[in-house]
Amino acid sequence: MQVRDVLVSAPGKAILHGEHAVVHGKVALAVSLNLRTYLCLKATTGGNLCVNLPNIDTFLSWDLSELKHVIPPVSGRRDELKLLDPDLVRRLREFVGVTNGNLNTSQMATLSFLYLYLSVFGSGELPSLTVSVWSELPTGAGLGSSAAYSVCLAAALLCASGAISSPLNDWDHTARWCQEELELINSWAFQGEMIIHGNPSGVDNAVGTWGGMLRFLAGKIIPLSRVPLLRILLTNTKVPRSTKVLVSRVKDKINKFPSIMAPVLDSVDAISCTCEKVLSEMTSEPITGEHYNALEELFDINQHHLNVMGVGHPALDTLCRVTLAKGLHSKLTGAGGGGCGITLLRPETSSAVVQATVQDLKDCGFDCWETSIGGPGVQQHAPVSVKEEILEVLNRD
Ligand SMILES: Nc1ncnc2c1ncn2[C@@H]1O[C@H](COP(=O)(O)OP(=O)(O)OP(=O)(O)O)[C@@H](O)[C@H]1O
Ligand SMILES: C[C@@](O)(CCO)CC(=O)[O-]
Ligand SMILES: [Mg+2]
Repeated sequence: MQVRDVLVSAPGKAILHGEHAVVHGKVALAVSLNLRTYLCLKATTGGNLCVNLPNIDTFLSWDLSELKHVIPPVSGRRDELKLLDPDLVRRLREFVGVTNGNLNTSQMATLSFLYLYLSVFGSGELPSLTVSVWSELPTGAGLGSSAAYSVCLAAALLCASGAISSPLNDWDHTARWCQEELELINSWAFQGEMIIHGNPSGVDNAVGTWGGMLRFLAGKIIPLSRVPLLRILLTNTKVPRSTKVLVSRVKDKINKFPSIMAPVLDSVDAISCTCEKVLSEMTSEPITGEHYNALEELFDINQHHLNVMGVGHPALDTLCRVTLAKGLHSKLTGAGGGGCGITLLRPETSSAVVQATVQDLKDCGFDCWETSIGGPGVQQHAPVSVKEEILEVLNRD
């Protein structure tokens, strides 16, 4: 079976408020970053499936005749994408050599890739192809790298199979899919996230798919079109952590102390709603210092709640302390337990203050950069629209 070559990208994300609480049915506010994951899918003729994941040092190849035996006998095209096919997951775990325990970085990425590949192509002839992925995002640091990866996989595999169109024409350098196709990409990306996260809310893959700022509640996605331009400083504490482990840690705490944790989750929900209200006011009336004071206080309160949930880390405490010494307010973003934090910069925050803060954070051993937010969701690219150094990595054998 011959498939079309595809080049796609999807953005990472920062969660302003609602991480973890969103897994338990509360509101989250999330925004895309201008840091992206790129995926290049190429049809080949060798009868192999190859995957190159240089960010995580994973380069694998399988014979298609071997892979065919992994497909469950009663596997067909599945329309219900809220649950994984347990039989396919079990067979794949055996195939990649994990029978129990938590998957490592490489196994998670491999399993989600093979799961999506076999789900998309399993009911027909398996195509010979090579998939290469390169990301500007740090892996496993709270910026939605798993979701950007899953969204790229879903878009590229569905597009290569012909299940969705190829929106790129001869005169555009980038193109986006229509709403219905984006919904399909998002639901397949959610399957990839389920393999990596265990029990994802779906907020990260929604941002990777649609981009911009979103309000997310129990699978319902509302794009926020009128939002002020926020200046955000991103800090990576470089403390490794796993979203899957942290999500299950919070769940255990909720099960152990339901009456204590329920009000905390309700309060985070109220923080997200209050933040949304403040952001909306900032677009409909003149922005004042009071708006920023409120946004900063919401960061502080939420950071305390996240510590109560057990997803803080001494490195994140250091981030909050060092930035507060410069009058700036921070919180963790994503799953916590290390990884990244966000610091709100006020319009009047001078570049001298930003530079001094960045230096102090670097002195703590952290990576730190001012970033713009609101990057577009998943896109198809013509090669000319992708930076040469990225293309070079994607095309390396
Ligand atoms: N560029 C990439 N190439 C291959 N696999 C990746 C890539 N980026 C992420 N992954 C997969 O996603 C996993 C990290 O997912 P995880 O959910 O723990 O972190 P995150 O998505 O960066 O943070 P968060 O979920 O808190 O936003 C990695 O272990 C790997 O399996
Ligand atoms: C921790 C979490 O809320 C956000 C991870 O970016 C998990 C999820 O929503 O799936
Ligand atoms: Mg993730």
